[in-house]
Amino acid sequence: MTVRIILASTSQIRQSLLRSACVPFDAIAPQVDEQAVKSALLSEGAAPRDIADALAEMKARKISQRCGDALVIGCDQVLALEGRLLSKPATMDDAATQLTQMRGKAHHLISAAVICENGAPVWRHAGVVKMQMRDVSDTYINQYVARNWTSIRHSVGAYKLEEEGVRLFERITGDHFHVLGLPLLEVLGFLTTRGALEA
Ligand SMILES: Nc1nc2c(ncn2[C@@H]2O[C@H](COP(=O)(O)OP(=O)(O)OP(=O)(O)O)[C@@H](O)[C@H]2O)c(=O)[nH]1
Repeated sequence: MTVRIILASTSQIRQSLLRSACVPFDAIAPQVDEQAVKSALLSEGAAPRDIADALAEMKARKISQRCGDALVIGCDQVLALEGRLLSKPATMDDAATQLTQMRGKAHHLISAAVICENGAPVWRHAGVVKMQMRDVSDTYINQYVARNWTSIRHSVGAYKLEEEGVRLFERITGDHFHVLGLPLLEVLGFLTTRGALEA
C-alpha cells in the first residue's frame, strides 16, 4: 500500500529538492505563526537547535492532524551568528545590514526536519553547517543585494548558496542540503526505511 508523503512547506527549494529526487509528494502550506513561536521560545532561553526543531514539529503536526496516516515532513532553518538568531531580511537594507554583520565571520545554519504520522512525531533530525563568510566589501554587498533581492529575500541568511551567494563564502563545513534548508539524505533514508520509497 503506497504511503502518502506530504511536505508541510511553502519553500520552493524544499519542494524542488524532493521533486529532483523523484519523491512523490504533495506540498501543503503549514500556515504557522513562526515569528510568535520563535519570540516565545527565545524569551524562554531556548537554543537555536531547539527552536528549529520545535518549529519543524509544529508545521508537521498541524498538517498531520488532518491527513490521516500520511507521512508529513515539517522543516525549519535558523541562522545563528555569535549566538544571536537572525531572520529573513524584510527589506534590501536589512539584507545588506545582515550580510555586513556576517562578513569575515562564521555563522551556523541549523536545519531541522520532523516527520509526523496521525498527528504525532515519528522521526526527527537537525543538522548544523558552519558557514565562513569572506570579508566582502560594502560595494559588493550592496551590488549583490541589488542584483539578487527578489531571490534572496526568501532565504534566512539573505543569500542562496546555489546562486551568486556562493561567492560570499570561503569555507563551508557540513552537508550542502542542510544549507539549502532540507536534510535531504536523512529524510530519504527514513522514507526508504519506512517503505514509503523504493530502494
Ligand atoms: N534556495 C536556497 N534557499 C535557502 C538557502 N538558505 C536558506 N534558504 C531558505 O531559507 C528559508 C528558511 O526559512 P524557513 O522558515 O525555514 O522556511 P520557509 O521558507 O518560511 O518555508 P516553510 O517551510 O513554509 O516555513 C527556507 O525556505 C530555506 O530553504 C540557500 O542557500 N538556497
